[in-house]
Amino acid sequence: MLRLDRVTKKFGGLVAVNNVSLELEQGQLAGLIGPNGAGKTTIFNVITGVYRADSGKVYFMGIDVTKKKPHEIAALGIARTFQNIKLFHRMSVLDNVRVACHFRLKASVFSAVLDLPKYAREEREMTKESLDLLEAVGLKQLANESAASLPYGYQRKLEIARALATRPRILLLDEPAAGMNPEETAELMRFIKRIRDEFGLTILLIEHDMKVVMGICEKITVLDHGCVIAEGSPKEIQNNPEVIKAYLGSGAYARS
Ligand SMILES: Nc1ncnc2c1ncn2[C@@H]1O[C@H](COP(=O)(O)OP(=O)(O)OP(=O)(O)O)[C@@H](O)[C@H]1O
Repeated sequence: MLRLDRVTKKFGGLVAVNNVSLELEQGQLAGLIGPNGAGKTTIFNVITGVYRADSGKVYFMGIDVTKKKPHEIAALGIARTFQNIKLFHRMSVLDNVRVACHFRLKASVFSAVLDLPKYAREEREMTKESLDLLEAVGLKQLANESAASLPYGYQRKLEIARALATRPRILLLDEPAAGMNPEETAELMRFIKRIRDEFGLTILLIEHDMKVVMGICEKITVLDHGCVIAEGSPKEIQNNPEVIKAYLGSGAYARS
């Protein structure tokens, strides 16, 4: 589904992502973890075309997307959420999702201005689809509230609903559990699994909350200083000395 082949991304003298190779199978729920500054978000930015890799390739369903622009990559079927939630705060919950549906609108600006039947029909369809998505994430009854008025956990779900409105094949989630309490986190874990199954998604998530990562990810890739230092099942990762060292420092060896 997704393949990174020896991707490197530098910022001046800093090698943020160093020769990283990564593969995601269709339907997989995978995790990308590592200490702060390891290069995780930079990898998301390279996959989504926000940054261009200095070397290496990114393939999505066999297509080389390394040099494609963010909107082209989104149109192919890769959607994401952000570490700091990025919603249109003053718009309603419903409009936040409708905006993302518009991304697929076929009618021209001309027909929108003249309110031609084709445009009106597409608008109605998109409103229905947006409401269906809100129902799927449990926010339908809040459709007319402003996005800013939602509790934090709901804002995260709204961001995911908006990503789903682009009808992605792959969903990249950047720290979905950040700022959530344990109850919200437990619900989020069930939610992520459910949308993976319901929407037939492949999911890659960055997460610092180990309970989330170990609880739902089938495969985990660990980065440290831009390099992949381990890859495997949650169990393999938990017991990997390189991973323990990266998280706890080299003193962890002496103590363990
Ligand atoms: N636009 C940029 N310009 C310069 N340096 C950057 C830029 N983006 C990221 N970096 C640097 O690249 C390195 C990797 O950053 P990145 O945000 O990918 O790490 P991360 O693993 O996502 O960290 P965190 O868990 O703290 O979010 C860091 O040293 C960071 O300061």
